[in-house]
Amino acid sequence: MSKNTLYPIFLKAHELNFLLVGGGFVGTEKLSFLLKSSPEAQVTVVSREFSEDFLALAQDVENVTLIEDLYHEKYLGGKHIVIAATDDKAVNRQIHDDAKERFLLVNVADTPDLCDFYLGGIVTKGNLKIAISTNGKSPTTAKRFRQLLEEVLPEEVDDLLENLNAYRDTLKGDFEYKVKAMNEITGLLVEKGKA
Ligand SMILES: C[C@@]1(CC(=O)O)c2cc3[nH]c(cc4nc(cc5[nH]c(cc(n2)[C@H]1CCC(=O)O)[C@@](C)(CC(=O)O)[C@@H]5CCC(=O)O)C(CC(=O)O)=C4CCC(=O)O)c(CCC(=O)O)c3CC(=O)O
Ligand SMILES: NC(=O)C1=CN([C@@H]2O[C@H](COP(=O)(O)OP(=O)(O)OC[C@H]3O[C@@H](n4cnc5c(N)ncnc54)[C@H](O)[C@@H]3O)[C@@H](O)[C@H]2O)C=CC1
Repeated sequence: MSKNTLYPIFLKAHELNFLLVGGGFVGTEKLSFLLKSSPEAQVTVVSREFSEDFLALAQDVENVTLIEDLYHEKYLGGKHIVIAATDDKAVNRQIHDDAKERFLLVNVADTPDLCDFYLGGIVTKGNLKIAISTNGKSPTTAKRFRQLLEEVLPEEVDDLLENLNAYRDTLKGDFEYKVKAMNEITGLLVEKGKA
């Protein structure tokens, strides 16, 4: 069994500049999940041509800029994160190499070995966000777990978070005291036999 050493982080996508190359089937899938979680993500998309589905998703989104062109390294300027989703392996590799040269984080959708990070299945319930990865082994399983959790997690988990946040704000005392109080009140969540 291969080791799972991935480290998930939660990006403020609206404060980062993304470059997506490829406005076809996979580009549509990647952008739709990015926008589902982060509707204000700043994304520039460069593609030789855009599919109808892609245009339907992206052309009216203010924070998404479409550029009809072949990939060129100049498009990496000012970007933090790059996603390569063309159907040309050589172009995808070029994007990867150019991005690495600039120390940018890069995802090559069709080649896990060339990814600095994977996009995951994402569940959002208000302030709660859960990201799911299968270490690249089975994206469809990540999707299934996402669907399962979307169904079983009640919308009320967000009320719980809001209430706990309000309680936290009422706590007087030093840091140590607050940690203790928050641990006590949330302890019920993990106590066996209690829901
Ligand atoms: C490594 C990774 C890199 C990356 O793209 O980041 C990657 C790679 C590949 N995906 C492929 C195919 C499919 N991907 C999906 C779906 C999703 N793929 C996503 C992520 C990832 N996909 C990363 C790993 C995530 C992890 O660690 O688990 C999700 C979770 C997130 C997202 O896309 O935003 C999103 C579900 C979101 C949701 O529903 O919530 C479906 C299912 C469907 O669409 O119904 C299929 C078709 C079925 C199949 O082939 O399995 C192929 C084969 C291509 C080929 O054969 O040509 C490769 C390449 C390879 O594995 O070699
Ligand atoms: N990670 C994933 O979730 C999946 C990955 N794939 C893989 O992803 C790749 C892309 O497949 P699709 O999106 O289905 O192809 P597609 O043909 O629908 O889209 C490719 C897009 O790339 C653009 N393009 C091609 N060369 C370009 C260049 N030099 N500069 C700018 N844009 C360029 C095309 O205009 C087109 O819009 C395939 O290699 C496929 O195996 C496929 C399914 C799922």
